[in-house]
Amino acid sequence: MNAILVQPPKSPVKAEIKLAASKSECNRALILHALTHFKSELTNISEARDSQTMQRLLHAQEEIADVIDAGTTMRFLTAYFAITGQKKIMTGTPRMCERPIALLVDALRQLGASIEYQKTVGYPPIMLNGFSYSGVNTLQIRGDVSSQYISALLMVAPLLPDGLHIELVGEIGSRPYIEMTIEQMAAFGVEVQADWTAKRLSVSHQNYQPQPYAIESDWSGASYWYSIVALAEDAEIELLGLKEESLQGDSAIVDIMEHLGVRSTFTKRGVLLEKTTTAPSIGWDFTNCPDLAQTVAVCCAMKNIELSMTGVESLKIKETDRIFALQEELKKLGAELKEVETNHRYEVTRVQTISAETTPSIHTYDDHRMAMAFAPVGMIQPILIEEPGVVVKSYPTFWEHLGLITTLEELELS
Ligand SMILES: O=C(O)C1=C[C@@H](OP(=O)(O)O)[C@@H](O)[C@H](O)C1
Ligand SMILES: C=C(OP(=O)(O)O)C(=O)O
Repeated sequence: MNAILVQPPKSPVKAEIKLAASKSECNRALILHALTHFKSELTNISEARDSQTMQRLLHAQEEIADVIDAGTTMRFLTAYFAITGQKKIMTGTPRMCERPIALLVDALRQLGASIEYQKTVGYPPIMLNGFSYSGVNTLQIRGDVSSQYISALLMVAPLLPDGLHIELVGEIGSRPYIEMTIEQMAAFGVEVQADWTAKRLSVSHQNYQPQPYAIESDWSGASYWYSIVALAEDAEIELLGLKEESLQGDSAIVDIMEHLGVRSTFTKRGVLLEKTTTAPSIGWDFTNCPDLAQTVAVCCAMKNIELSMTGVESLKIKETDRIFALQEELKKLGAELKEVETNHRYEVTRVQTISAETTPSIHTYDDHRMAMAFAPVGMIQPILIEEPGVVVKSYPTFWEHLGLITTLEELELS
């Protein structure tokens, strides 16, 4: 087994990091570009495997579309291929075939898509067999499972002869990602009427207009650098390509990290991170930014800041069950993540100190965010990250960038 040993930096950390582009923004831009018949001009296309896969599959002639482990690629392409009547088999890794897709399939079927499950009802692989418009123009869909189904439906909605009204049922999770979709659709000339109080999104029949579109750097990827600054003894890092007015909800990391000891100053090139004072405890609702939960949990555990987390239910159906993965791996840092209320409130607390000489070996569960959330621990004590290659999903140059500020060693473990 492969692993990377991250060692504490020997001198104060001072660096400029050219972050990877956001795979979320990029995967929407790629679908919208396809819906302008590939006539748009995208810049700063993400190197993330999820986006490279999206790009490849949009042009591939083969019937089998293997998305690997990319949720947005699976959900957005399913809607795109279904509504444009393309015959495809959508599949992915064994984990992808455990991630639910029923809500999206049901919605697309109501609109007139012919879709069959190939193995387990409700999960990939699925076979798309063409589209015959049903005339349905109003759908109801739960908002608390994955916003990706809603983004997927929104992007194809203007192609439908009568447009589409989407009524969201129950709580709405990951709403900033739906807003990102709406903003990006607007950039390509399509308007969505969003009434968040009535939980209703309406799109009339419209045509996308080809546009030049530049993809922003990735705020989820930025979160690991915030954690590095929070944990390092002395650090100042400028993250390039980020904007204060971002489409990405994970820019919430700016506010969260104010409590964990990182001050942000926006510059012409991005954002400068500097150390500041910390709070003794913090409570955060991750409903709008679920991808930040691992970063914040690990950072709090290491800084001995009590963390109360809500809005983390969706973590169980992501690249791995992230609640379970965090519980297992935080133990190796002497910390505990436990559910304290049945209404899904969790707490992270430090229960024992571990010697700075011990080197915990962190299992990454095929989850890029497990690797990147635990790597900053190396600012304080040596830590081994197993199967470090998982970072390619969203941030392929993560280790190269980390190597700019500290010593990394590649190891082959037995
Ligand atoms: O639309 C998107 O780009 C994403 C939405 C979120 O998923 P859910 O809507 O399933 O929470 C997020 O976790 C994922 O990394 C990217
Ligand atoms: C959940 C994630 O991605 P996806 O759902 O697109 O696989 C993620 O990147 O953390």
